[in-house]
Order: sequence, then C-alpha cells, then structure tokens
Amino acid sequence: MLELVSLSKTFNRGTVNEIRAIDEITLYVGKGEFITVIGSNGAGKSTLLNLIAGTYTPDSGKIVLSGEDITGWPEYMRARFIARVFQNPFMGTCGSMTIEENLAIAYRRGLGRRIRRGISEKDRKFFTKRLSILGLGLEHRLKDKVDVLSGGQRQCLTLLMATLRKPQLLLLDEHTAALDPKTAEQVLILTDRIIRDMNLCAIMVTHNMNHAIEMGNRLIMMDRGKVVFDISGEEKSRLTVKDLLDRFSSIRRERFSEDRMLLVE
Ligand SMILES: Nc1ncnc2c1ncn2[C@@H]1O[C@H](COP(=O)(O)OP(=O)(O)OP(=O)(O)O)[C@@H](O)[C@H]1O
Repeated sequence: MLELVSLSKTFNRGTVNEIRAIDEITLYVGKGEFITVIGSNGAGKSTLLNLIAGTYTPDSGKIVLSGEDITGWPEYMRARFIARVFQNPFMGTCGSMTIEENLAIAYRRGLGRRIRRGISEKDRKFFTKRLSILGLGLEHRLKDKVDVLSGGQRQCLTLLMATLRKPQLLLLDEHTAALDPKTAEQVLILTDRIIRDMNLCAIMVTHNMNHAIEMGNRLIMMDRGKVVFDISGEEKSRLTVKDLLDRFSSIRRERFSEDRMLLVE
C-alpha cells in the first residue's frame, strides 16, 4: 500500500542548527495495516507524516502509494488519497459553516467542478447515516454551526470527514492529545471502529504508550530520525508498557555510551 524507500530529510542544512530529522527510513506498509508510532520528542514522528502527506519534500528517497511514485506530488494532489487528522480539533473543520456544509466539502473533495452543486436530500440522508455512527446525536444537528461543538465532538466530526470517502491512507497526528482523557478515549474507540469497519490503512502518532500498544496491529518506535523498533501481530499483542520503557532506556544508554566515546576520542 505504502512504500518509503531510503527517505531522508535534513533541516537547516549547512548551519549550526542542522538537524537530520529523518535518516534513511525504509518502511513497507501493507493493506489494512494500522501502525502506531511512538518516540521521544524530536524523534521525527511528525516530520515522517509531513513527508508522506507532502507538506515537506524529502531530500532523498522515494514514496510510493498503491504502486504509484508520489514523491514529487504536491500536498493537494496527495490529499485525494491521503487523509489526515491533526492534534488541534479546529484544523480539520470550518467553524463558521454548518455540520452539513463541512461534510459536503469533505464529500466532494477531489471531485471535478462539474459535480459541485447544493446539498441534496440524498446527501443529507447519507450524512445523517454516517453521523449516527458517532453516537453523539450530531445527526439531528445538521444545520448547527461547527463553532458550537465541543473539542471532542469537533474531532469526531473531523475524523468522519477524513474518512467520508475511503482514503488509501489515514494519518493521525496525535489526534487525541488536545482532548481531556475521557473524551480522548471516546475518540480513540471511534477511531478504532472506523479503521476496522472500513479496513483502512492508518498511521497514528501518539505519546501515550498504552494507546500505542492497545491500538493497531503494528507498532514502530522512532529515535533520531530512524525506526529503531518494529513489531506486529502476535508479538505486538503481547507487548507491555514495561517492554517499551526498557526499549527507551536501552536507546538512552546507547546514546550515553556513544557520547562517552566521543568524549574519550
Ligand atoms: N520546519 C522545521 N524546521 C526546522 N526544524 C524542524 C522543522 N520541523 C521539525 N524540525 C526538527 O526536526 C526534528 C524532528 O521533529 P519532529 O517534529 O518530526 O519530531 P516529533 O517526533 O514529532 O517530536 P514531538 O513528539 O515533540 O512532536 C526536531 O529536532 C525538530 O526540531
């Protein structure tokens, strides 16, 4: 489904602030894989999603989606196939527009101008049906402005909009981090349900080790722009928070010994 081949990205090249954010990452993501991505601050998680979505261009390497080399494609072209939900619930929706207007925009994304028209009764029925799966009663509030929704309701709507037309890939960039714990849990349950029901290929960045373990069928850990741990299937289902913490500590120890070597040399 998605192939990343020797992908690299360096910021501020040639300056004292040079940072190799993504360092020769090669990753194959199969159909129906739901990957959780974990790693310390600055490990390169968001940069990886930005490269996949086309927000950033890689310095080298290749990105292939469903057999097509999309490395040179601009972000707007990739958006037809790659949906993304950000941490900020305000980013995926337009507050001054109604729920049904927001859904209509999402529904028509990627369609030609010819097909743009008002919202028909058939559209409304479809939106009502999809909104009802959220279990938030939003299906009875189609004409409400999105501004009046809570952060959690808004993030659920964003998730629904991102998947209204089945994307080839769904990117979730810490999409529950700005919500209170209870709402975050609800949004995660919904995320899991949508991904399973639609058999979506998804990549979810999180700082929460429990979420990284509980969600998805594959987990990768990043450190300094590299994938340092990649586990899936049965092995992943047996993974514990302690295992992840042990991994983090061993990475830190390695780094410490490297630093010492540098000092000695
Ligand atoms: N636009 C940019 N310009 C310069 N440096 C950047 C830019 N974006 C990211 N970086 C740097 O690249 C490195 C990786 O950043 P990134 O945001 O991908 O990490 P992350 O794993 O998502 O971290 P966090 O968990 O803190 O969000 C960091 O050192 C960051 O400061």
